[in-house]
Amino acid sequence: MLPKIKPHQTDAWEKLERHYKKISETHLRELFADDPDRFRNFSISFEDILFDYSKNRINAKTLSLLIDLANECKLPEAIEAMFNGEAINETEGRSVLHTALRNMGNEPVYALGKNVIPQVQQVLQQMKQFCNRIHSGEWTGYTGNKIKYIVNIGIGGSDLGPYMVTEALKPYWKKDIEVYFVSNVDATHIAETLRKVNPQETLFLIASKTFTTQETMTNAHTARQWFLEAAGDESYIAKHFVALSTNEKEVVKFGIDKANMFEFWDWVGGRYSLWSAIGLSIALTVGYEHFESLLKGAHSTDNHFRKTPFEGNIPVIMALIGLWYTNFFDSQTEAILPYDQYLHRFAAYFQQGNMESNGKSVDRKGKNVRYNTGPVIWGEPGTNGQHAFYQLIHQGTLLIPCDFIAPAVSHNPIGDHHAKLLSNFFAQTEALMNGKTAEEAEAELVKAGKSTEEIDALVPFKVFTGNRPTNSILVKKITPYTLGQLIALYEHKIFVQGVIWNIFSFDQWGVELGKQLANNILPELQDDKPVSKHDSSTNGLINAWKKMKAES
Ligand SMILES: O=P(O)(O)OC[C@H]1O[C@](O)(CO)[C@@H](O)[C@@H]1O
Repeated sequence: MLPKIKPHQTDAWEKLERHYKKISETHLRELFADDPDRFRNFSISFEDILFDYSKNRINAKTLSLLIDLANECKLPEAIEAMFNGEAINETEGRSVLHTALRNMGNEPVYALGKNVIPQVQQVLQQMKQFCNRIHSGEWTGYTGNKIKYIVNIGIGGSDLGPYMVTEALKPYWKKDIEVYFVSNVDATHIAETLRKVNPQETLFLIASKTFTTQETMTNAHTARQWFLEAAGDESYIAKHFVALSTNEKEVVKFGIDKANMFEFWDWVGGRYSLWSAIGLSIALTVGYEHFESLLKGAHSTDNHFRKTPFEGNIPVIMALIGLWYTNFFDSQTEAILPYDQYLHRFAAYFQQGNMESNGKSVDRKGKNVRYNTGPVIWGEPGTNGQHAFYQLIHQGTLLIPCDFIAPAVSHNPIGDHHAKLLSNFFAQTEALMNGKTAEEAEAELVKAGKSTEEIDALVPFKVFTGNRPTNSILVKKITPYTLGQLIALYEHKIFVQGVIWNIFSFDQWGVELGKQLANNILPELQDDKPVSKHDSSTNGLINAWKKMKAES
């Protein structure tokens, strides 16, 4: 059980409110001027990762009060409760043990009294053997051809993680494997994918924790039909369809042999499942040994998170700083900005990670919370983002804390690309921090030979207030291991925030209503009769659609 402490009723929260009044107007320029050792004092090295959080609107006092808040909210106990497999997902009565999936030791880990490590290791073995059979060519398609195409059919946590990771690890891809991800129920997604593959050489991974998700089952049935149209014989399905799921009954009902099912368990949340059998597309694409390195990297972060005092604990500090802005500066959004094209799905992945976990407004006692919880998460790789939305981050009215992530070494060391990329990475956080004063703007205009009138007119538009907070995460190189570390850092950040906000981070009841209503509406779309049982807007839209469809 997690403690049920209202964060805004703690001593630390009250002190933070008072502290906020004192420090909120202080400019980052001043904070740096006052402390020549600020970078050293506000950065943490963890193996090949450097986390610099010095460009945040905090001082030592802020940090110590935030750590007091974490302690008052019993974060240490909550961390142990998660790692020890207590049923901290209370609304579903489940343990939360994605950490056990990457626990490379042999020590037992219990989910509601049962040691899960033997089953974890057994599925890893199954995945390893399967990868070997596919890669060696021992496993062939129905015509005897090697498998060349992997198509993962899944959505949400059964798609975003493997998709993000396979993209991030493109330099490690097996030469003769191509991977595709189909998630959207929009037929375009599966249709466009099927155009790129052939039935003889394609392996479909039907990835669904529940094996009942409408989008995934619809796409899976379409793929099955497409396959059977070519193969002709249902017995060939066994060579081309495998399931990644917790639901054996539904898997068998779909027509996939039990032997071709890679199991995981209800104590793995969908958005935390890339470490489980859901990661099979990763292992098939980059090789099992790289998948194992990914797990090892995440495990090293788990140890860091569990054992490091909060002052030097990266996910805890990330979480506390985020919370500082969300709850005291009332900022509503955070950007994740990787300066690595391979990480182009990283922000999208943590959109689900954060927003499905901490997008809650009811506390652990079922009462409405009186403070902000999870922020809106978004982002795009640098430098593309710079030419799209950074204007607002630099000069807009919103305060948007940003995480800048970059590898020190590129997988593609061509010319001076990487130096140019990193010059932008360094420059942006410097610019966001320092801004540009009216005097500086004026001096520039004078130098450019502008008249006094022009200078007066232009200066207000050329001023950057600065004082816009950023974290910088510099990773030596994006490898399977460091990527595993990085993902786990963000996972634990989400956990810490959920604990302090006194919400349940591992359920997602908020996605249910839309699903229910779509299921109600679907039968109404099967005929031409006008509908009238909804509100006027929904009726109007459905009837307009029916008319357009009839006219087309
Ligand atoms: O793996 P499943 O059961 O198909 O679920 C897919 C996704 O649907 C959700 O339940 C809701 O969107 C996510 O939490 C989950 O990742």
